[in-house]
Amino acid sequence: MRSLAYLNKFLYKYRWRLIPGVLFVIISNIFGVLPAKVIGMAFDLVRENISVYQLFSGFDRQSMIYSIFGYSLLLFGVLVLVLALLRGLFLFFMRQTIIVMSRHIEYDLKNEIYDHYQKLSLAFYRRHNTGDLMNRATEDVSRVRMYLGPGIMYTVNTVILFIMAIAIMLTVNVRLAVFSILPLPILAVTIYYVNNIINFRSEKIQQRLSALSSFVQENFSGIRVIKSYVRENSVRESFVHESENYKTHSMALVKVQALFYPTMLLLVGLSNVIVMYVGGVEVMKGNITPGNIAEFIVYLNMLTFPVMALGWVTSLVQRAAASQKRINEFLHEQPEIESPKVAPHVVKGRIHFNNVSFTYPDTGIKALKNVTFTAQPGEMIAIIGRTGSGKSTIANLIMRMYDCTGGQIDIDHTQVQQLNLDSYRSQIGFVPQEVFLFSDTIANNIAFSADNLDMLKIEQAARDAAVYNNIMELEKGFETLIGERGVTLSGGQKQRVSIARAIMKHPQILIFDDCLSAVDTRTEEEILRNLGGIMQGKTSIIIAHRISTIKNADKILVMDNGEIAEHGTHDELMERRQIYFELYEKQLLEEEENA
Ligand SMILES: Nc1ncnc2c1ncn2[C@@H]1O[C@H](COP(=O)(O)OP(=O)(O)OP(=O)(O)O)[C@@H](O)[C@H]1O
Repeated sequence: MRSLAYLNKFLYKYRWRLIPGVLFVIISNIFGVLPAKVIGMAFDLVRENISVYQLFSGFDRQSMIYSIFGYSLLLFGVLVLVLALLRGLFLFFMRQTIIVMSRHIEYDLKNEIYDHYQKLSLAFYRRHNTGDLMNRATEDVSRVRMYLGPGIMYTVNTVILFIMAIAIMLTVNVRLAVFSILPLPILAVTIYYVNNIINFRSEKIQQRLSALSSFVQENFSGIRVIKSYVRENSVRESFVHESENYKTHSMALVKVQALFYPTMLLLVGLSNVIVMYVGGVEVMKGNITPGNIAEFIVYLNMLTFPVMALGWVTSLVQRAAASQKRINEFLHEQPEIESPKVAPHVVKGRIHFNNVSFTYPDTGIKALKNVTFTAQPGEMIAIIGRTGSGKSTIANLIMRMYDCTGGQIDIDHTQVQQLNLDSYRSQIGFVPQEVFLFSDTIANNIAFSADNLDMLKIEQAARDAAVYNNIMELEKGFETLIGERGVTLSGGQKQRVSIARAIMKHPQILIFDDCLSAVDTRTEEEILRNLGGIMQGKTSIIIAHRISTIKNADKILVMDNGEIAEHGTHDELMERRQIYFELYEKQLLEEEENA
């Protein structure tokens, strides 16, 4: 429950909606309680008038009494109607203040979570899956809103109505009041427990539904693999199994719900019977009038819904507290990588790794061991090596996605941790190993780092990345929409759009993480030639598997098991006749075999 205290700052922020909201609840309840009194009086009036009417049986006056009686009943009716209308009006105001407040807080909270997510480091995103992140910002926030809106509204409403109705009931007749209120706690407790069962089962259904949607999503994404391995039938069977699971859970919920409502009605009906019986006895004793029974029945039915709401609100608050706890877990998470508050620095491009070691925080994998090298502005440094040898890790450390666990990384003689991070990263063009394109136009994807579209620059970047002609062949050219994973583009085209995106920034440091793997050697040469021009005086780090990609680099680092096993130019490394030479020979052989 303590986790909900986090929301108090929002309640304070929107206090000028909350306070009038509570006032409207009070006023609407006054108009809610008054009709019961009027109905009670009307009831007694009918009873008395019937006796008077019978007294004048056979006299002319009887019809006069009849019309006076009818007229006063009509007045009572109109009064009840007016009170109901006034109540409705204030209920409207109550919702307009409290529920609207909850929507404002929901909006603020979502923005706060999203803002915080953006600040968190890459390691955080490795630890938590996207579904979980999304759930906390959507589903959990919705549950919290239920506490802030209906939760607060119904609680205030119930408390005020109870105080008013019970006070009036006690003044009329204590015995009848006690008997009518007696079944209500049973009703509240039953609803609380049944609600918990319903919530538990609903959550199970939700889980099954997520499993079902993930299953469908994955299978449609991988439809090519399913079809080529002729696994349609087996996938369909798995789908049937998942659906069956979902159905079973849904049935279990329906069963509880089917029992729930009739039980509630039974309990409410029982309360009415008790009031009528005990009330009847009291009338016979002369303690109350029959009008009082009618009045009590109205009170009782008025209290039934708030009592039911009480049980519902209790479990709703519990769920909100659990959700807020999950939200707080993420909101209290501190970003591992934080930028010092220093002025932006214009990067010249010198990168110096001094005895750098790095262990991944969650897996404990030692990805780099005592790595030392220097890249001067204007140089092209190539990194080659077996898979898992630590190449991408070097790129991650240059980008300061992680901080090294040993040694030091300097950029232009300043420790990377002391640079203004936003300014530093904005001067790096990074092309990741796994291409990611947004579901947007090609132009917007290339111009991702810019705030506005400059078509000339976009076209030039596409030309430099050797993808211009491919784009122009498409019907809508740069305006072609591409899906999340660029469905209309080939793997090589996607890689080149991703390269254009990095070039478009005119970066001081360019990092290619194995992003030419799906590009043919001729196109690769063209891109590298273009880069030679663009990156003059700037630093390029090219990670690759093919020697053809890197043989013209100023310096080549050969990585092996997290260490630099060899370094030098292509010619120097060939002369050494060690790992690089072996790799070269092997690739030459493969090329000859493929030719
Ligand atoms: N985010 C991560 N969390 C934990 N361990 C990681 C992470 N990324 C990489 N590793 C591990 O660190 C080691 C080095 O990985 P890295 O990605 O740097 O290799 P690589 O040389 O780029 O490989 P490849 O050529 O296959 O891309 C590997 O053992 C890998 O399993």
